[in-house]
Amino acid sequence: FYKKSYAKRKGFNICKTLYSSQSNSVSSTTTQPLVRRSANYVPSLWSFDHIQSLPIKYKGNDYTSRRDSMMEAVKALIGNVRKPLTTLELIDDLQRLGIAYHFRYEISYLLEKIYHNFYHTHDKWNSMNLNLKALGFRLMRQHGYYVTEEIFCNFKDHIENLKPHLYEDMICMLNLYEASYHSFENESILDHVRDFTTIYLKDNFEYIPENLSSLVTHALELPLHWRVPRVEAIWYIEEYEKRNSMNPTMVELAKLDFNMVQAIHLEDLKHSSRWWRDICWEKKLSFARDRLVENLLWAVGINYLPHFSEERKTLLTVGALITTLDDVYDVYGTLDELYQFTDAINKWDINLVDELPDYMKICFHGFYNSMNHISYNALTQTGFFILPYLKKTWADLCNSYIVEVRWHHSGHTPTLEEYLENGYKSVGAPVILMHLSFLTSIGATEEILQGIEGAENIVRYSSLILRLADDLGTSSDEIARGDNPKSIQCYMHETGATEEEARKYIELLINKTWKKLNKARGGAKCRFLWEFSNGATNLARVAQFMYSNGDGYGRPDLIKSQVISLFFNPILAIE
Ligand SMILES: CC(C)=CCC/C(C)=C/COP(=O)(O)OP(=O)(O)O
Ligand SMILES: [Mg+2]
Repeated sequence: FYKKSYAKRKGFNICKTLYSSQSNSVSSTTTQPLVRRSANYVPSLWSFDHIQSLPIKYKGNDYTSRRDSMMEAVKALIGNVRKPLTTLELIDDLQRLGIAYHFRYEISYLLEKIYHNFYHTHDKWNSMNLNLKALGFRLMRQHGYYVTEEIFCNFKDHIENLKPHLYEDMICMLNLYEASYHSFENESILDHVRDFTTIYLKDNFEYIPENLSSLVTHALELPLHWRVPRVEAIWYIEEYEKRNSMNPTMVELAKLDFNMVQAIHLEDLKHSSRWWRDICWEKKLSFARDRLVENLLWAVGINYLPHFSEERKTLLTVGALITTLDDVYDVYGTLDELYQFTDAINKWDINLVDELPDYMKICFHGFYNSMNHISYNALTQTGFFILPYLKKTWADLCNSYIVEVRWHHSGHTPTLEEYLENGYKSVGAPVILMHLSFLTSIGATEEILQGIEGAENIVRYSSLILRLADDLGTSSDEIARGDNPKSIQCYMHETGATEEEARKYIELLINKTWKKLNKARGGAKCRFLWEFSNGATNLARVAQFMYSNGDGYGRPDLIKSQVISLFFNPILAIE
């Protein structure tokens, strides 16, 4: 597999150097100049000095006590709601405002009660209106309760009399639409619900009450289930505030909490940016993407909660390492170097990089030290020796990279299936998720290990969505710089489809994969799997966000305004 003769057999012009000690683009000992590729990635938009100079305001006891008193007021509000629909609407608002985590126990208690009173069996279905069914269905599935799609079996009978100009009727339509995205494969009633509501909302848009139009536009652009919670909170706080029925305390709490949590994210970033400066890759491996701030978006997207700060920093490190390795393999490394590097990773042997160019030694050492550091911290804090798991997942990643390198050098275009079987690994998500599985709040080793086994499908589907979304967003740039074929090209090559048809097909696959992920999440019965699957689902959501308008990761200007509002600008000055 790693035979050096491979490239020669294939007749490719690989590096014939004896590995000069320089990592320059032209080696002094080659018989011919070694021209390395460049992806011409733009430099980071955010310098070290700039990041370190950003002010952190929303920190300290004054803000904490103000937040505590508002939380008490909201708890009282939650305690006073009686009707199931009002209760579910309140829970939905708290979630979208990003503050539900403060009321976890209250919300769990209420959902449990409502589930058993209304959704558990058929008995109450006749007494429930369609809106209550739709909103409850979404929230129940989101929280791991199983509600059958049969609850919507005669949904068409109920919607015949709905009027597009009535607020209540269109909220019902919107809730039905959002519910349909929690479907599993082969749930045909939900497929009908989705098709019907999508067409209905689009066709009747001009008649919809004005105060609903932005909510409907937002939903049609992307369903709530596919949105990154933290990004959604920014949008929803503004939206909710405009509503006549809004609760001022909830608005104020959401804003203050957003700013206080943002301050924690900024501290995470400052810390990681010192790590990034110290590892020196920005200078020593300058061909690779420097995307620390955009990495924060992956990490915050996966879990934005304050208590996850240490873990987020680990994810930031992991994301930066994956990104650099990806560029070593995709862009800069020669075939021989990459085989040796992969061998060193598989054998976890630092001696095996002795002969490699400096850039690879630096890369390997930096990576190796980081893994030992992460493993050491886990060992001292939880008593669990995670290095064997980390070794395995990183070796799997590098082995998947080398498969792509081989395809690239041999000019092989795989079938879509062959490509994706490797591509869901080469996108790096299984590595992120392996690290994440050791970063949940579960302290019991046994529970984690059992959970990891049960999480296989969750990892697979979340990673696949990341791969497919990445390919949809990045393939134009990749083709232009001569990268190997990705999903779109593989499908075109295999079926003779046009690029447009191939893109449609990949979108369809994303849809299907979401349904599989929903099902796999639904089976997440233990605490570990539940917590883990939320992070894994968020990873898929960040991917769709990151690549929605092109390669937001490769071209960070595409997501610059969102980065600023997520991490640098407080929502508004609350004095
Ligand atoms: C989940 C995280 C944090 C991933 C890190 C970002 C990353 C390597 C994206 C893929 O880059 P790419 O578009 O160049 O990927 P590929 O070369 O595999 O297509
Ligand atoms: Mg790449």
